[in-house]
Order: sequence, then C-alpha cells, then structure tokens
Amino acid sequence: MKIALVGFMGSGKSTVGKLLSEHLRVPLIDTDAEIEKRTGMSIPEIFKKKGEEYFRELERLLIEELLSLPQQSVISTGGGLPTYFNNMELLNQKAFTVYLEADFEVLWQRISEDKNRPLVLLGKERVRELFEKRRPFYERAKLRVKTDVNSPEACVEEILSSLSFL
Ligand SMILES: Nc1ncnc2c1ncn2[C@@H]1O[C@H](COP(=O)(O)OP(=O)(O)O)[C@@H](O)[C@H]1O
Ligand SMILES: O=C(O)C1=C[C@@H](OP(=O)(O)O)[C@@H](O)[C@H](O)C1
Ligand SMILES: [Mg+2]
Repeated sequence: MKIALVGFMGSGKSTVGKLLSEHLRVPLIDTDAEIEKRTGMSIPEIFKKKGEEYFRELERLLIEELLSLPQQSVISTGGGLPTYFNNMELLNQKAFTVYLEADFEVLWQRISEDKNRPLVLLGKERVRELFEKRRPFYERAKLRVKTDVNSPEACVEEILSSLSFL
C-alpha cells in the first residue's frame, strides 16, 4: 500500500513521512526533495526562475508517476499538490491519504522564519487565505491526524493504528 501525507505547509508531512517510512521499512518519497533532485534546483529557485505554474506541472507529472509504481511507499506531498488539477482525487484512488492537521497560528509559527517556502513571502494574511481555500481539499483525505497537539512520533502511532484496522 502507498500512504500519502497531505496538509498545509508546516503541518509535518516531511517530518512524519520520514519517521513513518522508517517504521514501515518502505521507501519515502518527499515530492519537494524529488523535484529538487531531478531539476538540480531548490524550490525557491524553481519558483523564481520558472514560475509557480511550471512547479505545479512538475508536481502533477511526479505524483502520477509515483502512484503508478507498484511498490509500497510513503509519499510526503508538497502543501499545494493536492489542491491542483485532480491530484487529490488521484491520491485517494491510489493511496491511503492522511491529512496532517494543525491550527493556522501553529503552522505560521513553524513556517514564517523558513526561507525555503517561497509562498511565505506573501505574508501572514494571504497565507491564511490560502490555508482556508485549501482546507476542503485536504479534508477529503481518508484519515485526519492532529499535528499541533501530537509529537511526530505520536502522529506515526496514530497512523499505524489506523492502518492495523484496514
Ligand atoms: N508533530 C509535530 N510537532 C511539533 N513540531 C513539528 C511536528 N511536525 C513537524 N514539526 C516541525 O514543523 C516544521 C515543519 O515540518 P515539516 O515536516 O517540514 O512540514 P511540511 O513538510 O508539512 O511543510 C519543522 O520544523 C518540524 O520540526
Ligand atoms: O504549499 C505550497 O504551495 C508549497 C509547499 C511546500 O511544501 P511543504 O508543504 O512541505 O512546505 C513546497 O511544495 C512549495 O514551497 C509550495
Ligand atoms: Mg515538506
């Protein structure tokens, strides 16, 4: 089975994904890291030189490819990925989707100082609007786990216990 983590920037997709893949002993693919590896550019560099639309196309091609592979994996998606094209539908068809949920103030605290997320430059209020607009996409996931009150390890435990009921 594939497990795909979705949620807003700073919700812990990369952190929880790494731990979860180690627990399950399956490969981890972080879509941002994979795009950086394949293009030889950082995410801020891609946004600056090629534009966001180009980045969204790369995400789309990558997620289609990853979901068509037969092997088990944990996929940590970028925060915008499920909100473009029909990516969320595709994720739900081909993977067990988990929404890592957190209060906006907590998310903002985690991301506001980080220079690796170009959208943070929009400022707090526009990022809050983005968060509200994206929430309905994330809410279509099969499982929701709160990452503002749970440690990354506790989030992994919750996901594993849900999987054991499947
Ligand atoms: N469950 C959690 N509890 C506390 N801090 C967390 C948790 N998950 C992630 N973090 C912290 O939040 C920041 C963003 O995490 P990251 O995994 O990069 O999020 P995402 O990939 O969803 O943008 C990191 O500094 C990380 O250490
Ligand atoms: O929310 C977004 O649109 C983005 C989230 C980032 O990933 P994280 O959610 O892992 O920060 C990264 O894909 C890029 O900066 C755009
Ligand atoms: Mg990430």
